[in-house]
Amino acid sequence: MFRSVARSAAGKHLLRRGYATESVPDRKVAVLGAAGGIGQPLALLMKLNPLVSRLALYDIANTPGVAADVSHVNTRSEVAGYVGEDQLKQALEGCDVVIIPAGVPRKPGMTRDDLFNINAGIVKGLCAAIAKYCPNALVNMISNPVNSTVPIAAEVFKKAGTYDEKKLFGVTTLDAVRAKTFYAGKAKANVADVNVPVVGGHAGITILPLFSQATPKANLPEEDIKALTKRTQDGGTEVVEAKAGKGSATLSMAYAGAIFADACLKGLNGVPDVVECSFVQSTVTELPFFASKVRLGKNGVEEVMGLGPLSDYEQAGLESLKPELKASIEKGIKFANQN
Ligand SMILES: NC(=O)C1=CN([C@@H]2O[C@H](COP(=O)(O)OP(=O)(O)OC[C@H]3O[C@@H](n4cnc5c(N)ncnc54)[C@H](O)[C@@H]3O)[C@@H](O)[C@H]2O)C=CC1
Ligand SMILES: O=C([O-])CC(=O)C(=O)O
Repeated sequence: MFRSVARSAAGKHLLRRGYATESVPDRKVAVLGAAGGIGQPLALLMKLNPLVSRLALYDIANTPGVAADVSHVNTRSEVAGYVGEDQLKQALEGCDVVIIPAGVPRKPGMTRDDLFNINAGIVKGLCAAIAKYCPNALVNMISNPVNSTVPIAAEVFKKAGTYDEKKLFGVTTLDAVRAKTFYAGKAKANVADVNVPVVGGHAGITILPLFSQATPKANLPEEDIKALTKRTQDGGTEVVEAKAGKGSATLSMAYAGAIFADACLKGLNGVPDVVECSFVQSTVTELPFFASKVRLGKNGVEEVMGLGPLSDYEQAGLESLKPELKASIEKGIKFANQN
């Protein structure tokens, strides 16, 4: 294990910036897959987050270098790198939030489901360790296919007797990040003011942006809404093709993952009205997991919010995504119970 401590400087830093250290609780965050394309920038962004006091960077290889590098940043958290399964226990113990970007990314021509065979096993193993070493942590699942890896995690936790539906999240924040960016461009709105809920799941047509609820209102023509919807649904593929075999979204995903983890930490710390879209256990539709707006609180999910009014186009999109999403959820559940 590699550890670097910059504690005293961090305390002063917090005081200088107007944080009473007493009012910022200690929070340990682990990134599993921390040496990867997402893991590295995400580690940096979590190191920049003043709500984090301990950052555990775990991977099957290369974490000492990443941890040494990130640890030199003069912000609050201690950073420690952990390599290989022997050190997973240490990485996880005491965690408040575990972020999982471990697994293989897509290449051009692949769907997210094509990653299932490799990533399902990786996620299953990591979740078994979470159940053992930090059963109360909030889990932010980034590894694809999210529509299946979240149900796999739930089944692993159920088997271990630790499942708490309030603590398991599929990270779909990148869909909302993209929808906001693309909408701001078309609506000529200041992107910082834009909000767009994105519901459903995290693959192709299961990604359903609700532009009828976008703010600020822009009254875009139907053809623009259809083009924005398609671009949001194909956002991941756009990056996969542009990277031409060198992986999928990493930088924008690290940004999105950092936003979602920050929202989880704020919720844990009792900040009111923290709302983000996420793929969670849900009764919003007949499907057992579904992404929608979620209010975050001291125990994780405080409220899974409803869909609100949908346009006819969105209603049709909702109906057509259900069979694919249902099949992906069932595939995950079956895998977790067979293997
Ligand atoms: N939810 C979302 O919106 C998004 C999800 N993703 C997904 O995130 C995952 C990671 O993507 P990248 O970082 O680009 O891939 P990458 O290949 O660059 O990094 C993955 C890392 O996971 C590590 N890893 C593999 N097995 C592991 C294990 N058992 N324990 C810990 N670490 C392990 C690898 O050593 C590697 O460092 C992919 O499945 C990708 O599809 C990517 C973008 C967006
Ligand atoms: O498209 C991919 O494979 C990675 C991903 O989930 C995204 O960028 O939304």
